[in-house]
Amino acid sequence: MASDVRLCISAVHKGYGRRSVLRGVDLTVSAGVLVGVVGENGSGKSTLLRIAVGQLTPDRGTVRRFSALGYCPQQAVVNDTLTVAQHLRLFQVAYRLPRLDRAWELVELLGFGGERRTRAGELSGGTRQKLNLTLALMHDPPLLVLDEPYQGFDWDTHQRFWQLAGQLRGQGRSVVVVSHLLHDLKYFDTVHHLRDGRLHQEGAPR
Ligand SMILES: Nc1ncnc2c1ncn2[C@@H]1O[C@H](COP(=O)(O)OP(=O)(O)OP(=O)(O)O)[C@@H](O)[C@H]1O
Repeated sequence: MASDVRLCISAVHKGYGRRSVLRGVDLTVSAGVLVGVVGENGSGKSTLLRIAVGQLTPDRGTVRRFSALGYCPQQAVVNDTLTVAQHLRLFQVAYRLPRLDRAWELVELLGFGGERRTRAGELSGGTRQKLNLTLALMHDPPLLVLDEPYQGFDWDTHQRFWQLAGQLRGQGRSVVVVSHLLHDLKYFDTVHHLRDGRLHQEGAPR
C-alpha cells in the first residue's frame, strides 16, 4: 500500500433487505486528489459514502481509513435550536480545537457571516448547507468526504466551493465529492461512475 493512501475501499457489498445496492466497490484515494463520485439517483452514492466514513457497515468487503476525516452528509445534521455560533463552539469542543479562526474564515468564505446569531431552524436551506459544510471542514482533516455539499448554494458560493476544494487539494488534502452536475466534472482529478453496484473510473486521471 502506497504511504500516501488516505482511504482504501475494497470489494464492498451492501444491500438493504433483498435489495443489493453495492456489489463489489473498490476505491483508493491518495493524498492531494479531488475525486468525484457520480451516478443516477438511487445508484448508491450516499450508501457508499456512509460506508466510507464508518456510519454504515458493509455486508462484505473492507474499508480502511488512514487519517482523520471530515464528513458532510447529504442531509445537514444540525440542531435547530442552536445558532450558527453555538454550533461552531459545540464542534470546537468535539474536535478539541484551540481556536475557531479557520471555522470563521470558512463562514466568511461561504458568505454567511451575517447569520452567526441565527438559529439553525431559521436558516434558509442553502445557508443550512453552508453550516453543514463548515462543520465538516473546520478541523482541517486530511480526508474530506462530501455528499453533494453545495446543494442550494447560489452560483457565487458554488464557485467559491470549488476554489476552496482546489485549495484543499493543493495543500495535500484528499477530497471525495458526490456530484450530480455535469458542469462540475471538470474539477475532478478522477471521476468514478457508480453503475450496477460497482464503480467505473471514467477518463484518464489528470
Ligand atoms: N436505510 C435504507 N433502507 C432501505 N433502503 C435504502 C436505505 N437507504 C438507501 N436505500 C436504498 O438504496 C438505494 C441507494 O440509495 P442511496 O441514497 O445510497 O443512493 P444515491 O445514489 O445517493 O441517491 P441520490 O442520488 O438520490 O442521492 C436506493 O434504492 C434507496 O432507496
